[in-house]
Amino acid sequence: MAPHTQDSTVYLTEQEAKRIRSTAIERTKKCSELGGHGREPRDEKGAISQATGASLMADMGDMTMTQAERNALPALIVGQPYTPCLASLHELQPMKMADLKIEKHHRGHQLTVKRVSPVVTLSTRSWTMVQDEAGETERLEIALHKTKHGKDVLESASAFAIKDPYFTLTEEGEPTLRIDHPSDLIANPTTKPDAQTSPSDADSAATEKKATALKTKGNNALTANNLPLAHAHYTSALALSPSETLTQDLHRNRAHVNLLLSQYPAALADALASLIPSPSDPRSTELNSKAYFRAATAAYSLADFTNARAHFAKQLELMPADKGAAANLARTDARLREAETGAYDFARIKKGVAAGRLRVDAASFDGPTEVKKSPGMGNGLFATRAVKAGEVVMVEKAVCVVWGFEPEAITAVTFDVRDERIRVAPVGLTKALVEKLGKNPVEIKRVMGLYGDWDGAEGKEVWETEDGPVVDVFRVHDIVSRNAFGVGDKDGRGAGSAGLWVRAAYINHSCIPNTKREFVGDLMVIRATKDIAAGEEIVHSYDESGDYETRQKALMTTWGFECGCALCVAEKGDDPAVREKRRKLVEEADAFVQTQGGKSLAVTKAKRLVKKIEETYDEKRYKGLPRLATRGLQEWLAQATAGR
Ligand SMILES: C[S@@+](CC[C@H](N)C(=O)[O-])C[C@H]1O[C@@H](n2cnc3c(N)ncnc32)[C@H](O)[C@@H]1O
Repeated sequence: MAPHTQDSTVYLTEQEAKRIRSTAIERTKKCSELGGHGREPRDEKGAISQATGASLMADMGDMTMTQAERNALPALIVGQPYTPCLASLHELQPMKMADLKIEKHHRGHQLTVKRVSPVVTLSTRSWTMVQDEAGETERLEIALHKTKHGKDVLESASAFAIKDPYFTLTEEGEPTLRIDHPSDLIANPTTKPDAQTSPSDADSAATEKKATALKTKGNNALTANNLPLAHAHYTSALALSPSETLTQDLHRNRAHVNLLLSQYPAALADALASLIPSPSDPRSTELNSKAYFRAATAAYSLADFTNARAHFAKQLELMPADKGAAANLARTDARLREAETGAYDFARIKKGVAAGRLRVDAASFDGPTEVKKSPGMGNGLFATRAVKAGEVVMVEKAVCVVWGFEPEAITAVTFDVRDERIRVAPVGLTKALVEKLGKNPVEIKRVMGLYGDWDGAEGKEVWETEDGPVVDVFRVHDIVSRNAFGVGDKDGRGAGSAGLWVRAAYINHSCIPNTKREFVGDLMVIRATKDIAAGEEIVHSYDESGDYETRQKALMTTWGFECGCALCVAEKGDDPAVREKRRKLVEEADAFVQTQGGKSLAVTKAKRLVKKIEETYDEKRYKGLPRLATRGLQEWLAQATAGR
């Protein structure tokens, strides 16, 4: 991830880095030594009291922590990817805990367990003790993706089915069942009712009564704001296949709950399934207008403004006096205009951002761009027509963004076992994105199309099973690492804010860019900084450091490539002594910029410094290339002399 400012720079002590590295290496070694060994049975009482004690300690932990401990970043070991289970639960063979083998993915199997201890909630994982039907007890851990709808998944239920159980070791070397992919754990698994039986009249009446009772329970749960429970009741009622009217009511209610849970495709499908087909039905006007409103809101949230418009228009047709529907239609038209023409009311958007509405109400504009192969760089974004300097090339709303001030903004130190590098990663963004994709499977394919080091299940593109969406968290982690951007902490966003913009992620880096990225809330605006010819690749700078070594190091560590642009070639050819002299002058220049106001004496000194830095560049080799090291001073000079 490219930091927007220096705010995500984290300095690890040599000792901390060593500890993280050796923990990871030790664990990998132990896993391979014990790999394939059978599981040692646990003492039930001891296991439960271990979890109870740890849970108490974790709860008290925050109170007893020192400031340094509180500020310390959590450490995560990454880089041992495996695919999530791609089968539905009913296709998997039941297994017992007694048959678990260490460091093994028990593919094709499922393990049914119940929770028998409190849950230990830590910043990047949570764990508990579970028991299978034979009464065997084992530790169950969820790494990072431990919450759903704001609740700890392990705490949200007492019974679970684990798909393709993975039995491994914790970082401390303790055996554990481990869940990395949220879709590998099913809370409160249910057996589906047999759809083949044709009910008698008496059965139908009983079914209707049962479904009505479940609907009431769902409504009560909704009133109590227990959305997952309301959803579960409506779903159970629908599974009974009650009368047409009741089915429509249940879909309409569940559409509302799905909207509140941000499950937009499901909300859209439910809203449309709730429509009463006959206009002569006296309830149809009011209820269908409600259904169209829900369908339109879901489509709008999915940025499907064409469908949103159609549904708001239907709502207005049924209720012509509804001012809200008219306003929503106008709002949707504004989004369609933005997407079509790129004409944004930035003053309105900036006003909203200043008032704290950082996730802005705006559409994305692809502009005159197309994704194409870029030799040596994978894919890239190209101009489909000539673009003038200063023109907006494209605008994109983030598929997911986490602001630094939000509790979700977890930054962690990761140790990647593939290249043994330590990085600082926006794991909060990965977590939020996995949760968002889990609710909106239509987005999964678009995000998974991005470049990452791990491309998952050998080309098998399974995004959904009968149990719900499947999101490969390792792919998301790698995609975030190579495609997310830091946003900086302006507008009260908080340090460590980061997001993912899917189309803009196709833009490659150049140290001599032709565009610049700006952020307005969660909108990324790509503006041309020079004229761009039709067919030319659009490039921006992932790292703007003027110093060659600093820039190359950042590009290699974060993005995994060595830049071969003309400027880097020229800088690489510099005598190291000249580079060092330039670096020292830049330090002097930075200190100068920090301490000076716009005084005229300072302007003379700044100009002298610019000249000195320019002298470190070889005229011939740098012909036509920018002198990045002078940039800070040039910007200062431009401000200091503005209006003179
Ligand atoms: C944000 S993605 C850019 C789009 C990417 N090329 C793709 O195929 O989707 C960043 C990745 O693109 C590649 N990349 C970007 N700029 C590059 C450059 N100047 N030279 C070599 N590789 C580059 C690197 O693999 C980097 O990790």
